Amino acid sequence: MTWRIEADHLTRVLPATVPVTLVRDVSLTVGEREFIAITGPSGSGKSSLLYLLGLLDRPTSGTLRIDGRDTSTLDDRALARLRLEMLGFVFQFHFLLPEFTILRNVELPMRKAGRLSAAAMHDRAAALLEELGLAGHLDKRPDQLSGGQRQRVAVARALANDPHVVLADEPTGSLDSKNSEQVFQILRGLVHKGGKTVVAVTHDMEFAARADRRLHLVDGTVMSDERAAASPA
Ligand SMILES: Nc1ncnc2c1ncn2[C@@H]1O[C@H](COP(=O)(O)OP(=O)(O)OP(=O)(O)O)[C@@H](O)[C@H]1O
Repeated sequence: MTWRIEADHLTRVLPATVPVTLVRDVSLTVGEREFIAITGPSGSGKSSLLYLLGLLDRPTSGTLRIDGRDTSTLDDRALARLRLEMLGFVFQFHFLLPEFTILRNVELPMRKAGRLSAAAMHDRAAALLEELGLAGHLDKRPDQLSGGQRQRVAVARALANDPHVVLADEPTGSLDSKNSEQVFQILRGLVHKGGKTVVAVTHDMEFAARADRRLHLVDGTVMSDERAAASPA
């Protein structure tokens, strides 16, 4: 199945006495198998744009289409369903639930989607965690893991419902260079081996330089949108 996310003149203004424009007139298309880094100075609207693309926020004006469907016509419930089925999220701070084992944390999005039996959810969560090198840790709680391990759990959780797109906000922002490299390679593998699309907001220039496409934002606007000449396999 092919899909596309199309942003057409997206603008997001925060209403206030002096309104703040977070995202200004952004038009772009995100397609299959893309590895995109969103860069830009602090406060340039990177996270705000990611939240719009991830259906976590709604634009003030402009349209966001997914598979040709205008998302402004969807109510919150339909948006939540689309998000659950199509998108996975990884944040700088993992937001794992501290009281649950990592296995349970990865099962949670599957429970929400309500498609699989308990046994199938367990097996899928275990398989994802094993693929990410966490086989021996399934019954541990997040605070028993290192920062790099926790971020890999967050990636496993993002993949739980087999999304088309993984949206990541500073996925390596709280990691040392070794763990950053590992998370980068995992995200790149999701695209080049797994056929997914990854859109990552990053301040990490080494990360951005090795993405296949770079969107550079300034003051909420896309200043440049460049693609690498050839994507390494
Ligand atoms: N809830 C809010 N209230 C007021 N201002 C906000 C709010 N959320 C974001 N902003 C402002 O909107 C602008 C864009 O924020 P955003 O977080 O999208 O930028 P960013 O490029 O991701 O920044 P950073 O790299 O520092 O994370 C910033 O100037 C920020 O201060």
